[in-house]
Amino acid sequence: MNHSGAESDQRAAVHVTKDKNGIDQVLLRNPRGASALVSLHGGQVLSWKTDHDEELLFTSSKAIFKPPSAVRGGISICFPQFGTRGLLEKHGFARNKIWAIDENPPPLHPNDSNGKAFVDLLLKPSDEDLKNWPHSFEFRLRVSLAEDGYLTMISRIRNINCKPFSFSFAYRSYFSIADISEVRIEGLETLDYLDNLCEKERFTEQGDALTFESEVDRVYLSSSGAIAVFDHEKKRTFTIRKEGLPDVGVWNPWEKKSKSITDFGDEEYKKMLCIDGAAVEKKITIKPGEEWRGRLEICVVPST
Ligand SMILES: O=P(O)(O)OC[C@H]1O[C@@H](O)[C@H](O)[C@@H](O)[C@@H]1O
Repeated sequence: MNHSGAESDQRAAVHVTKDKNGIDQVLLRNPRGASALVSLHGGQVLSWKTDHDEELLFTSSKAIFKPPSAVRGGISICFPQFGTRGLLEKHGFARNKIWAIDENPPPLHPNDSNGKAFVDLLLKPSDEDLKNWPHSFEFRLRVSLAEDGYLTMISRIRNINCKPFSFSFAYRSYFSIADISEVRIEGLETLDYLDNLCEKERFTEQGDALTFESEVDRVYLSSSGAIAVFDHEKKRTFTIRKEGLPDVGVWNPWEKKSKSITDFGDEEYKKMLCIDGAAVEKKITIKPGEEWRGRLEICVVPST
């Protein structure tokens, strides 16, 4: 198979199956038994599990697995728009589309393949998409699972138009947490952020670490280092590293907003936190023939 790999280690595995709506899903498994499940619906990562079968991503018990709506949870692709910052549907159309397995992707660096179980997906705009957003592109997504359980997503977006186009982007990532009131994020302190709850007004983060006691809907700007999510109750810490993605979306709907989201349980806000590697404030512009790349790497380590 060219489209998916388990290179340099025969025990890493990639299996394609169908979900109950007939949509292909790709199961990546590393030699130690960690796994990730990628759906062609939205190119979305639906599950990421440790070698102890512990789920690391949140998916709502009310999630709808039928296109065109994106599944509430996992890691989805917001492209070519983030949120309502534009005329397209919220968070753009990519997350609602059926992607294809990319049989023959342009090569990536050997480090992005060796020892990893991975799959390459491809999205091209339909005629309908081109009516709403008249820019021809090829969007290649690689999702890979390393031997140490790291999950990596690499997006390559190529302009195959005859004029430049601009877009925003995010990996909307729903982390599974024990209790939103108890988690702490480090890596965002002192950064400016745009607050969606205050008409996108700009503020500066003052605290040493970010904690949660009410609805949060922000985009932190120009973060260069890693971001860590400490979950003491689950005794684990997520570390998020990114390239080509200056911004970080942080979202939790809290109690009141949760009740207005049909595919989300009233109490589920306690168990999830979205931290999105993103490019939002300054749109990415690519010229004809040019390619943009955005990389997200997430790892989880036990903590005390
Ligand atoms: O329900 P969606 O489309 O997945 O979006 C979830 C939330 O995502 C946030 O980023 C938006 O600022 C919110 O307005 C939105 O409610």
